[in-house]
Order: sequence, then C-alpha cells, then structure tokens
Amino acid sequence: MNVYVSDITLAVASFPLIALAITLPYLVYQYRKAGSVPWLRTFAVYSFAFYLLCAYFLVLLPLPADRSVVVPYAQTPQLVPFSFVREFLAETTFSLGDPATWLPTLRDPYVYEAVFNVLLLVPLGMYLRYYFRRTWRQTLLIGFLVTLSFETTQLTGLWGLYEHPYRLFDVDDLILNTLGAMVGFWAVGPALRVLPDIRLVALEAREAGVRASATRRALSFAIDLSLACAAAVLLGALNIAISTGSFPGGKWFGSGWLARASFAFFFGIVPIAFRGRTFGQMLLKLRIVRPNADPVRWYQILARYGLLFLFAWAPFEIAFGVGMLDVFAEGRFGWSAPLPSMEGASTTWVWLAFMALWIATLVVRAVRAKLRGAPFVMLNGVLSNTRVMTEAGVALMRKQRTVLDVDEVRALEGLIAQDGTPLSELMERAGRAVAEEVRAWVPDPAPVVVLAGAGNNGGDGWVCARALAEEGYPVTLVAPDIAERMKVEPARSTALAVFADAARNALPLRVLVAPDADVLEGALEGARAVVDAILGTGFSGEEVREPSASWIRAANRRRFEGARRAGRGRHRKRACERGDHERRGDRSLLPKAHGAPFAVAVDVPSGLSAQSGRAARPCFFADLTVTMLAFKPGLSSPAARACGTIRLASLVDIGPHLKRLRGEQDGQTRSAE
Ligand SMILES: NC(=O)C1=CN([C@@H]2O[C@H](COP(=O)(O)OP(=O)(O)OC[C@H]3O[C@@H](n4cnc5c(N)ncnc54)[C@H](OP(=O)(O)O)[C@@H]3O)[C@@H](O)[C@H]2O)[C@@H](O)CC1
Ligand SMILES: [K+]
Repeated sequence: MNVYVSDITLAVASFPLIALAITLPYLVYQYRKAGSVPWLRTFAVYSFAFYLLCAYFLVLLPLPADRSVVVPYAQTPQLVPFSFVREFLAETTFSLGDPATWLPTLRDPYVYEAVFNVLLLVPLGMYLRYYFRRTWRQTLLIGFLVTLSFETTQLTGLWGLYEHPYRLFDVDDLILNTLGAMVGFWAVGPALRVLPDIRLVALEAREAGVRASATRRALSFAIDLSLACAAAVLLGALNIAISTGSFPGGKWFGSGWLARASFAFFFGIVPIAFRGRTFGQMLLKLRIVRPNADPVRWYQILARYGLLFLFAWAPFEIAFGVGMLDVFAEGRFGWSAPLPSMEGASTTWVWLAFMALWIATLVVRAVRAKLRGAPFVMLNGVLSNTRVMTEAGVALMRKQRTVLDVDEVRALEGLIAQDGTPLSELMERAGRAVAEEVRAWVPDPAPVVVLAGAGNNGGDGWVCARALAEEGYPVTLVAPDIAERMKVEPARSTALAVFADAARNALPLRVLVAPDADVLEGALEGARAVVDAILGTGFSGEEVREPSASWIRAANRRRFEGARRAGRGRHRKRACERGDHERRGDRSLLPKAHGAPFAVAVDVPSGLSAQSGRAARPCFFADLTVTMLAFKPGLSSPAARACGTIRLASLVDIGPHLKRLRGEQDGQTRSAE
C-alpha cells in the first residue's frame, strides 16, 4: 500500500499531462466538428480537466497506508445536517459579542475546513455557468451530484479498494460543497461582462472552420507524409530481409523505387480511390476539389501531386538519390559530394532552379493570400486546377452555387404554392427555422425582441415570436401597426392567427405597436436575442424609411454600445455614431459590446438589398442570417458582412421546382426569339 502513497507525488506531478491527454481528443473532435481550434475553449477544457483531477485527489487524500485499515471516526456516516455549526459553537471559544475571539476562530480547523469545503467547488460553479452555460438550478443539481460522488467514493473506501471507509461521509460536506458550486455560479456573474462569449467564440471557429487553414493542411500533409515514409521504411526493411545476399554490393538496390511506390500509393491511389481524399485529409475533413467545389478527376489528382513531387522533391531525389548510390559505393557522404560525380549535374541545377522558383511563388502567394484574406493556393494547385477545401466549405460552396435572383425566388414561391405548399406554410417553416437558431443560442427561456415589419418578412417574425413564446421565452414583438391594418398576405392572416393563439393560450408574448424610442430601447435592453424581421427581399432604395430606420439604429446601438444604463463604452458610443462599424471591412463578425443580444436576421439583414448587395443607411448588423429557400446574389457582396454567418433554411426540396422554373424560363427566352 505504501506504493500507492508514494505514487501520489507522481500522480500529482503528472496531472498536467493527464489533463492534456484528456484535452487532446477534444482537440481532434473540435477540429473534426468545427474545423478549427478555438484556443479559449481549449484552455477552458484543459483547465477544467485539471481542476477536476485536483479536486478529486484533494478529497481522496491522504490515503491510508494499508488496505484493511480501520479509521474509527469514518465508520459511521455523519447524517445530521449542520452539525458542524453545533460543534463549532461547542468546541471553539467563539462568541459573537466578543470581537477578540473572532480572529483566532478563523484559524480554527472547524472554520477553515468549512471554508475549504465551500471553496472546493467554487470553480465548478464558475465553469458550469460560463463554459457550460447552465442555469442556477442545473448548477445546483450538478454541484450536488459531484459532491455526492466525492462522498460516496469516501464511503465505499475508494469503491472497494479499501476494505473500510477511511474518510467520513458527512452530510455537512454535501451542503458546503454544493453551496460552493452556487457561490462560484454567482461569483462569475460580473466576469461574464468581461469574458468573451464562449458561444461567439464557437461561432467564429465554425466560420474559420469553413476555410482550410494552413495549419490544418500542413497537419494533414504531415500525416500523409509520415504514413508514406513509414510504409517506405517497412517495405525497405522487407526488401532487405528478402534480398540480402542476392544483390551483391547493392543491398539498397530498389529501395528508392519502393519509396516512390509507397508515395504513389498514399498520394495517388488513395486520393483517387477515395474521390479526392488522402488519409490525412479524411482525418481532418479536407478534400481536393475543383475551384468551384466540383469533384476532381483522377488525372487532376495525379497532376496535383505529380507537380508537387516535381517542384518539391525531385531536386532532392536527384541530388540525394545519386548521392546515396555514391555513398554506399564509394563511402562518401554529404550534400555536395554527389554533385561533381554525377552524370546529370546539369539536370540537378535545372531542378534546383525550378525549386527556388517554386519557393518564390509560394512566398508571393502566401503574402498575397494574407493581404487579401484569400485562401492560399500553391502553384501545383493552380496548374492542376484543384484546391484543398474543408468538407464544410465544399458543402457551403455547393449550396451557395444555387444563387437565385429575388425575382426567381418569388417565381419559385409561386411554383411551390401551385404544387401544394402555400406561402403561409413556407412562412410557418421560415419562422420556426429562425426560432430554432435563437433557441440554439439562448437555450434557456430569456427575453427576446422580434422586430417585425409590415411585409412578409415581418410575417416570418410573427411565426418566430409564437414559436419562442410557446417554449416559454418572454417575447416582445415590435410592429409598425396593428395586425388588422397589415396589407400584405399571408403576413396579415399569420399575424392575426398568432395574436389569437397568444391570447387563447396565454403565451408570454407582448406586442408593442409603433413604440416610442424609449420604450423600444427599454425592451432591447433586457433582450438576450433580437430578431430582425423588418425588411426582407421586398426592400429597395438607398435609404430606409421610418419607423424601420429607427428600429435598426436602436438595435445596432444596443449591439455596439452595450446597455445604456451602465454608462459604459463611451468611446464605443462615439465610434458607433461615426458609423465605424459600417466601414470595417476586414472581419466577418464585428466586435460587439459585452452582453449585447444575439442578433438574427430573417432572410437578409434589413437595409441590405438581397439583389444588389448594396447596404442602405442604416443597415441591421447580425450575428447570423437565416436565408430562405436559396442564396441571393446580395449575400455575397462586400456589404454582406452585415449578415454574420449565413445559414440556409431550405424549407422545401427546391430541386424539382427549380427545374420547372428553369424550363419555363428557357421556353420564354425561346418564344421571345
Ligand atoms: N422566399 C421564401 O420562400 C419565403 C419568403 N418569405 C419572406 O417574405 C419576404 C419577402 O416579403 P415581401 O415581398 O412582402 O417583402 P418584405 O421583405 O417584407 O418587404 C416589404 C416591406 O418593405 C417595405 N419597404 C420597401 N422599401 C423600403 C424602404 N426603402 N424603407 C422602408 N421600408 C421599405 C415595404 O413598405 P411599403 O413600400 O409597402 O411602404 C413593405 O412593407 C422574404 O424576405 C422572406 O422573409 C416567407 O414569408 C415565406 C417563404
Ligand atoms: K430582415
């Protein structure tokens, strides 16, 4: 048993490594899921694993020296709640009326043990609130369960490792530990204002994950390279084993060819067989495609890696390949050794020049990619007309290729309605899709503001408001007029139906009709999410008319300035008034004020023309835009950074309808000719 005790030092010293081992699978998982590694999250996971390890060991230590040891005081569980208070009062000199006894009491074991028991789970409460975004009730429950696991581990003597409990199962520990989790939960509250929102970090990572970063590509290449080298070495060893003696004076004969064969397998046959993916790329969810995300042909893969071989490896092949023969034949070695002795010296120089040129193009392309924020493409990629993209990027690009003009979307809606799915049903699905995104972001019911315009975009907003209210979210819907006076169908009937539903089922939905600026600001202040359903594809013009313009400004102010009451972010306010956020072009997600609500745009941010991509003044700034049916041309303009991340809500399978639409369009063109 002494072994166990002495192992403790080792265990404690190895905690950082164990925590790392726990974090690594998370890293791979994160790379596969989101395509990039947000360091803040990784650090949070690492430190959490580390903390739990430490907490558990603090609870379990010190271990008794013997399996069968009986620790008398630990044998009967202490089941009377708050007995530590009674003991404390009985055993210490503490007296409330005598301040002289206060300080010594603090140093009393009764006190510091209790304090330690509280402190132990404070970090857990913090993690649960900040990282895992749990409510106080969930934190209470989880804190209690974790504590219970501590206590039962003690009660069962480390789950049977010891024959008797060696530490006391104490109900007071349960109470104090759980209290600690709650203290952590409350203590982290103020810090939430300063810490970046962990979900925004994840959203940014997902954005970044669509692009195949240089690290990710290098990692996948390194995996393939290691595989190919390992296979070459194995084959070489096998070759030697088989051929020793049979090729006098040349036992390395042929190993160069084996290496080439192994490289050809991993960089040629595998990606051809797996339709554009090497093993490394499969692991990291990358894929070789054409620049427009179409699948590659087999000869393009051969060209891609053949050229890479020519540019990057052939010079070494020639220099060292010949060199190797020289080394073994003549016992010389070194970079320069083979050159003079080589028949093809001039060829080598040509290749070296080639390689230098290639490296130069790499540098130029890397710098250009950095400056323009464009993906980095190597010369062999350009020549073979291939690119490496992430699976997510490929899917997105293929989806985005079906870009429909606003008129086409309208015509498509008509065809879909003819085939039996009326516009009101599409509106229902659209509104619910938006509500889903809000719920994904704000999982527990919290105030939401829906800004709903007078058109069908507003109709989507009404549906979304109902869907959220049905889930218990207190929703404030802001409308320019009462539903009866709306003119556009099916928005009008939808709004009326929602209104009636809300009254009948006593949903937590309140409607503000044409509110004053102050009332609107008040509503936005407490909101955890804002849904922009003011203007959709029906918007046009250079200026947004009132009242839509004031609503957009109010929402943007809330986003960039923070809450008004706190008087925080003075410089941010000025920057916002100058319209800085409308000029910044280099970031997809603009810096938000802390605590600003999650902003979702329905179909297209209000003020952005879905057709031309021009942003009017003002233009709503969203974290996420849920666009309906298909991508519109305006969503890829530079001004479309106001969209944040773009999600497509398909609503229906548009394939057959689109075919019909294209058929009709072709017919019209022909008859016009
Ligand atoms: N695609 C789909 O599958 C589905 C699409 N659906 C949804 O329908 C949306 C399209 O609806 P839509 O055609 O009714 O137009 P919409 O965007 O509400 O705008 C009209 C309002 O804008 C106003 N307005 C115009 N210019 C303005 C200005 N400069 N400044 C201020 N206001 C201005 C205009 O005012 P008015 O000119 O009438 O005074 C009118 O009130 C679409 O985006 C999608 O969300 C779903 O419901 C179903 C599935
Ligand atoms: K909108």
